[in-house]
Amino acid sequence: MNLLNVDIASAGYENEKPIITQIHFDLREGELIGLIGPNGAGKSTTIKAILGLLEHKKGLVEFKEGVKYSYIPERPVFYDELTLWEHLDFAAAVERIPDKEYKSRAASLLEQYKLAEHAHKFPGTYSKGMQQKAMLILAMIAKPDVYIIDEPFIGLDPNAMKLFLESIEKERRRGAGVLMSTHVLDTAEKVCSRFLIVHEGQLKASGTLSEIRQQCNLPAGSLYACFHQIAEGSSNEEH
Ligand SMILES: Nc1ncnc2c1ncn2[C@@H]1O[C@H](COP(=O)(O)OP(=O)(O)OP(=O)(O)O)[C@@H](O)[C@H]1O
Repeated sequence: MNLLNVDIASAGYENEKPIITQIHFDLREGELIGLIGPNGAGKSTTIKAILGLLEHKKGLVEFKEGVKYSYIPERPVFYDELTLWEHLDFAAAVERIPDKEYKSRAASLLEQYKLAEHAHKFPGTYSKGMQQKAMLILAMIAKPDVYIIDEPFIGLDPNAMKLFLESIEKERRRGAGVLMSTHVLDTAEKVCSRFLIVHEGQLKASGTLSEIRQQCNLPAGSLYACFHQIAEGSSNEEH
């Protein structure tokens, strides 16, 4: 079975007022799926529906049995009274990761992401990029089978972005599947294996770049051109 099957007929925040309708896709091992769409298209709502955070949902979201997933929200969330190390301790306890294994993994991630010397501070006092990096480390510590990431690039400096992409690549080689919403289309075009383009709460195109191009009738179009055509009803080949 796939890591995740999504078959959402409709979902939203209020009864009988669906924000997204007919969102169907699956996530397989080692895949990175880019969830693309203009502001307000329904990307975060799709993610919330997958995570079971919406009361008003019709349809089915099915994770493969025993699959562990990590969610990285758009805006970092931390406990006010815990340092980053304490957050990591907490995550390790919840995930029942053996002490020695988790400590060496945490130390190596903190070193890579240049947060080692800040690990005993409260993440609430970090810069935006540092907070984003802390969220990534917390997600990775559990070695999940699936990552669900809502716009990871905000606030990351170029080195952190490269590091993040390398980490995701490594996780994919291990077999993890990733669903990532983003507005950074040139990066998404390079790194994602498949795309979901959502507009006005509906899935307007999905598949590999060449499948998306076919669906948009833009045989040589960039991801941006396809996105633009769907969002604005026209293509812009200059991008
Ligand atoms: N908590 C909420 N209650 C009611 N409506 C909401 C809520 N959150 C989002 N919406 C509405 O759902 C629609 C889709 O929003 P969503 O956050 O899913 O868009 P998005 O594609 O993630 O946008 P962005 O790129 O701006 O993050 C919008 O019209 C928004 O106003």
